[in-house]
Amino acid sequence: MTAQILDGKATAAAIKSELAARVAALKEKGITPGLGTVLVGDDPGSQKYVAGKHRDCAQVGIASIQRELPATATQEEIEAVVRELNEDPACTGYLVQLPLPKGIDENRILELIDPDKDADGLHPMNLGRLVLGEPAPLPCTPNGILTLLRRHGVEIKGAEVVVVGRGVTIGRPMPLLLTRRSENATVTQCHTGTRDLAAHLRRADIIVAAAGFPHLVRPEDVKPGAAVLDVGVSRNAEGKIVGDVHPGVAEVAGWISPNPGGVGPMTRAQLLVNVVEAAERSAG
Ligand SMILES: Nc1nc(=O)c2c([nH]1)NC[C@@H]1CN(c3ccc(C(=O)N[C@@H](CCC(=O)O)C(=O)O)cc3)C=[N+]21
Repeated sequence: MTAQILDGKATAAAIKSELAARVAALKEKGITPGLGTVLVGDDPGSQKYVAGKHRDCAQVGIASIQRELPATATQEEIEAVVRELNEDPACTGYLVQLPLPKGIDENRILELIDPDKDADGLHPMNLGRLVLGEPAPLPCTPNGILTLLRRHGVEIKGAEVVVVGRGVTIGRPMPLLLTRRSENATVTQCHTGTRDLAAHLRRADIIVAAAGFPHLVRPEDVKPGAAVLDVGVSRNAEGKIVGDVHPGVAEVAGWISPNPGGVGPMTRAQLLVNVVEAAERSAG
């Protein structure tokens, strides 16, 4: 068997063209959505990701607001930029690119973001709203994964889903989305304390591999026909992306998300969705 591709690049392109129409409608009402990014330091990976987000914005007609600080920026200096974006009416949503330099209290910065402008959907208020079942911007990667599955017709309702990882951006919120009544999946969350990962993986209809451990999910541990989402981003000695899923899984799985070209572009598309929805809410 050779798995069908969960094509994140093409799906993200379709979402962006839908968003372009919504942005045009907002502009007719005199509202231009604007995405802000706060980039601290000069990590080439972070610079590349942020540049990609602004390229996406240009494609759909969202304005870009870019704030850059040196790696030596203090807690107070970063907080001042966050306060400024909270006040800036041109900025309808923004994010602070993670990770922040050592010595910076990341959580304190994230909590300072106006929850109504939280493009990542990771503000404690919005994670709380998600738990309570109230409308909120959704975490981009988990929501991107759901959208990718839905648009390829992969059944989520009733599925046994194994999420590997418990990081704040993906592993922790992913089960919150999957267990909503609208999704109705059954979720097992695995992590470094899991005794027998393979035993859990073998039962899964859907695997979300977000551990950041190269080739953690191996072909012999995947149920034939399962959908496998490769979220991990590690880099080998040549700087090439190495995912959490072993390439041999493509011979066993029914669906697989390539990496790159799978979950990454979907994350960026959902970020734009959050910005447009925030602007639509402010339009009333
Ligand atoms: N506040 C915050 N929000 C984030 O959403 C956030 C962050 N900080 N810090 C870093 C991670 C990483 N991340 C990616 C998004 C898209 C791709 C992406 O589009 N990747 C391309 C390939 C890019 C390449 O070749 O390097 C792909 O998968 O096809 C990758 C990684 C968002 N993050």
